[in-house]
Amino acid sequence: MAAINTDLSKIGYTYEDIQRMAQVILSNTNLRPSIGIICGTGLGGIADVVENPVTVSYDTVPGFPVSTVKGHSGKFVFGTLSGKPVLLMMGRFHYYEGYPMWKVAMPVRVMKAMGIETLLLTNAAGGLNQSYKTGDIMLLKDHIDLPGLTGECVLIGKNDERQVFGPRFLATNGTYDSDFRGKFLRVATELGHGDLMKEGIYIMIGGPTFSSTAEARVLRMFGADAVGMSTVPESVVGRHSGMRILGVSLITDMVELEDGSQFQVTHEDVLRTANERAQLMQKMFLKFVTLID
Ligand SMILES: O=P(O)(O)O[C@@H]1C[C@H](O)[C@@H](CO)O1
Ligand SMILES: Nc1nc2[nH]cnc2c(=O)[nH]1
Repeated sequence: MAAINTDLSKIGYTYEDIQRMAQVILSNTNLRPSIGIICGTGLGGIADVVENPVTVSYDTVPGFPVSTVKGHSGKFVFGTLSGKPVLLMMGRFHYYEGYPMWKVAMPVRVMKAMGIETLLLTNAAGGLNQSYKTGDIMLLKDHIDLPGLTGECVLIGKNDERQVFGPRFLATNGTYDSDFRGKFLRVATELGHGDLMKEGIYIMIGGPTFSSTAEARVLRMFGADAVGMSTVPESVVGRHSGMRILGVSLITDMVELEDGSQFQVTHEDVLRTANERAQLMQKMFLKFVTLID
């Protein structure tokens, strides 16, 4: 077997690298899930309700990046949710960690190579739409790829049209599955939490700075309902490789649009809200996965 190139930052990944990483990960389990979940900051609690979990730490996979952000533990969890095989990524990679954009979303390629066809993405986000409240849950109906629009699209670079890669030019309208959104809303309503649910537009910023007030007003003027620092590269790569996608933002804090606010959001605020909503998110995902064909 050819040695894997561990310095992917220099050369990008190849089809063979992706396949090798997938094989290394799959060698830990006989489970072959078609549902993958990427857990956002502080949202890894879903793993607590996975039955018969098998954990694979990222650092056992040659060439795989390491998680550096609090609230992202850096491991895969295989198991079942409500009896359905799933694969969780507890820890995603962010552009602000210093990873090039292609590396941020590379795990989605690996997931596809492992057989994942349905991608459920969660994140912690700041509310820009002033009718939202901290603790609300927004389903992504669309996104704004601010880094992508300014020259840092995740698909920049070599394109290989074999199996886990897709076309050179990709349409990204309709990325978020409307049937999934309808089902998730139904689940939330049945659990008695329909009042928390929103459908809106997520805008990705590079981070790690939270937006200034003037920037936040621009993001809102662009039409975004929530702002965060992830998810879009993963959605685009998921779309590129033909996956069905659900995006769920937990509104961890409200972004002030008026000058003079004394509130300055911190990562601890984000983690606190995520922790407060952990059990509800678990319940929602337990029920939602039963509705996936
Ligand atoms: O991984 P996500 O997008 O959930 O993480 C959010 C955005 C930043 O990484 C961090 C800010 O507290 O939380
Ligand atoms: N205000 C704000 N809150 C967040 N929570 C998670 N990401 C963000 C962000 O980018 N801005």
